[in-house]
Formats: sequence, structure tokens, C-alpha cells
Amino acid sequence: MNMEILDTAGQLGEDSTNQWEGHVRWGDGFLLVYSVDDRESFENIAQLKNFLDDIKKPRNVSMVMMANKTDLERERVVSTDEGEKLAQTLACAYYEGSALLGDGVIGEAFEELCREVRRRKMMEGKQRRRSSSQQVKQAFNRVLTKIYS
Ligand SMILES: Nc1nc2c(ncn2[C@@H]2O[C@H](COP(=O)(O)OP(=O)(O)OP(=O)(O)O)[C@@H](O)[C@H]2O)c(=O)[nH]1
Repeated sequence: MNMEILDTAGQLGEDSTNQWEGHVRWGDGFLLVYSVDDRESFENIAQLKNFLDDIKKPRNVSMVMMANKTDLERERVVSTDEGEKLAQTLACAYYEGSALLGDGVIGEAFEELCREVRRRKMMEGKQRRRSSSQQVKQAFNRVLTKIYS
């Protein structure tokens, strides 16, 4: 599977909403990153998820949550427990690590995101197939009803 990564760069605000909408429609999966030393970045995650849901509905969003900058342990203001709990609430996988240390966790988070995108595409494909075979059955039944009535 080929993967193209787009860094949205910048905060979500009034002016950037339209530009972000295009990114979100284009994307299959989203890695939502916050810094463990920045509570505001953590609080933005739930808001971002709502934003993604609104644009992607009725489809579900494939996402993974990533807590970055664990090398700054002394400046940490968001605990692992809080991160894990939010990920549970948002029903997504949770990783924490440090881009600076290059501890490999970021690669793992991307790999999980790819798996999640694949799983969701497979599920959506199955649902589409199921609903089209149901349509065929219903059409067939309508024809039979006409013939025998
Ligand atoms: N200590 C530490 N600093 C990091 C880490 N990852 C990124 N940084 C630093 O954090 C700052 C912001 O990094 P960016 O990659 O620009 O983060 P961003 O969220 O994409 O920022 P915007 O594009 O402005 O939204 C830079 O100074 C990075 O060097 C990390 O794991 N540990």
C-alpha cells in the first residue's frame, strides 16, 4: 500500500477551517498528535475528533492518538493515564514516544494507522457488498410477487 503523508501544520481556527476540510476529505487515516508538556494540545484532540467526524459522517474516522515529547518527562503535564483514557473514549489506539529520541514509536503508530485504514476499508467493502446483494434479492422478490399475483 502506498502512503502519502500530509502534515496539516498549524492550529485549527476559524480561518483555517476551509483549508482543513479539504485535507480531511482527502485523508483515509489521521494521526492526532499532542505534546505531553502542553495541556492545550491534549485538549484539542477531542475537538479535532469532532471536527473529523462532522466532515466524514456517516463514515467512521480511522485514527490513532500519539503523545509526543516523552523525553521532556520533567515538563510533563499530561499523564499516560489521561492519554489512554481519552483514547479509550475515542475508540482508537494510543501510543506515546519521542520524535526527538527517534524511539520507533512513531513508526509503530503509523503502522497501526495503516492497519486501521485497511480494516475499515474491508468492513465498508463488506457492508457495500451486503447491501447490494440485499437490493438484488429485494428486486428478485418484487418480480416474483408480480408474476404470482
Ligand atoms: N523535546 C522535543 N521536542 C520536539 C519533539 N518533537 C518535536 N519537537 C519540537 O517541537 C517544536 C514543534 O515541532 P513541529 O514539528 O513544528 O510541531 P507541529 O505541531 O507540526 O507545529 P506546527 O506545524 O506549528 O503546528 C519544534 O521545535 C520541534 O523541534 C520531541 O519529541 N521532543
